[in-house]
Amino acid sequence: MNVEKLTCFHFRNYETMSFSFTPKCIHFLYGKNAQGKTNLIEAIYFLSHLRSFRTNQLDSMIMHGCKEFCVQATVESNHRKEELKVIVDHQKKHLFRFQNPVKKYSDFIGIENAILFCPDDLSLFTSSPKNRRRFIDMELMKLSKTYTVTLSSYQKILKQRNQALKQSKVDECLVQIYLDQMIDVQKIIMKQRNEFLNSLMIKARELYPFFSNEKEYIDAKYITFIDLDGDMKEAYAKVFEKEKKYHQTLIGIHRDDILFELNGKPVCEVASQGQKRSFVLALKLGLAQIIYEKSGQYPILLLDDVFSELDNLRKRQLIEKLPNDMQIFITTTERLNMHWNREVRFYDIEQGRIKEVYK
Ligand SMILES: Nc1ncnc2c1ncn2[C@@H]1O[C@H](COP(=O)(O)OP(=O)(O)OP(=O)(O)O)[C@@H](O)[C@H]1O
Repeated sequence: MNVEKLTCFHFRNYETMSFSFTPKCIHFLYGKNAQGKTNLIEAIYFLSHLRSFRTNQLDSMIMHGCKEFCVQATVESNHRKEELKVIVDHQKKHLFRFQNPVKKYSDFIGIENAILFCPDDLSLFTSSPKNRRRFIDMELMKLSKTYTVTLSSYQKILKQRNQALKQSKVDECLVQIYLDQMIDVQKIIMKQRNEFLNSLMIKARELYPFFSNEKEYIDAKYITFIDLDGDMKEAYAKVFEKEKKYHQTLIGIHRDDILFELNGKPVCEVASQGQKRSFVLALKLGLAQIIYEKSGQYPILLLDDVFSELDNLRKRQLIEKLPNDMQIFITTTERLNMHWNREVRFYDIEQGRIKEVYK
């Protein structure tokens, strides 16, 4: 998959920008601090996920003093062109495919499939379970439309059940009906999350040694309070009094977590920054392999500020590990004077403007 052309209008510090990129090529986006390198990557990411990796506030992406932004791309996917456009105004997203409005997010997310690695990703191990669930959910949503639909129906039922638990006199019968519905949906989601995590870890374990000099074993476990093969109703019966007291559903896939381990110990407790980076890189590239096997094409890879902490040997090792068919964008503040054994292009980014630099 490749972004062939990207257009930004009033997006962050890009007033109007339209630029064509080369398929299957590494694009080095060079610039001093605060010039718009990450903003450009954010625009590509936004078209893929319909959210930013930096903020939950849609408004903060609108250029200061403006009322809306637009991000548009021509994407090549399995030799077919896609025209994608998102306009954001008044906290709302308007989606278009070939200029036709798209109503459902599930019909848009993942058409342009991008994977990001950024320094903040290291917090995957230390941040809240919500972020780890989101990591899995976002990727599954891009891979499977059914997952998106199932997850959103779970969220709808969960909302209704919580609403029922909030009443001064709880209608236990109604709460039970919602629970029965939740259990069925939950089984499907848990199964898909588990399968996805297992296949991701198989790939990540193969890749990890390329980024780490040590012989280490990485693993990930899906943590849930519910036994998928056991009696789910019994698990809920045990916490029902507590649920009435706290007016909310206390167990379920909305509370599950993933425990990442290094040599059998939680990553958050034992891993160095370098080990965490190697782990995340292995996860992200493992993900790219899974996407390739499922769709026959690699996703677009966005590497934000990855190079700053790597020596030249590691930089080379990382680049050599990246599939030749993959279109890649790498932000950097240093001009790289190295020989690469594949097609690379260099761009200068300055105050929201981009220009290609010919060597
Ligand atoms: N909504 C906005 N409107 C206008 N400018 C914005 C907006 N949001 C951010 N900016 C500007 O964008 C610039 C930051 O761009 P970006 O985060 O892409 O930097 P960068 O080139 O990646 O820098 P670094 O190397 O420091 O990470 C800053 O100058 C910031 O003030």
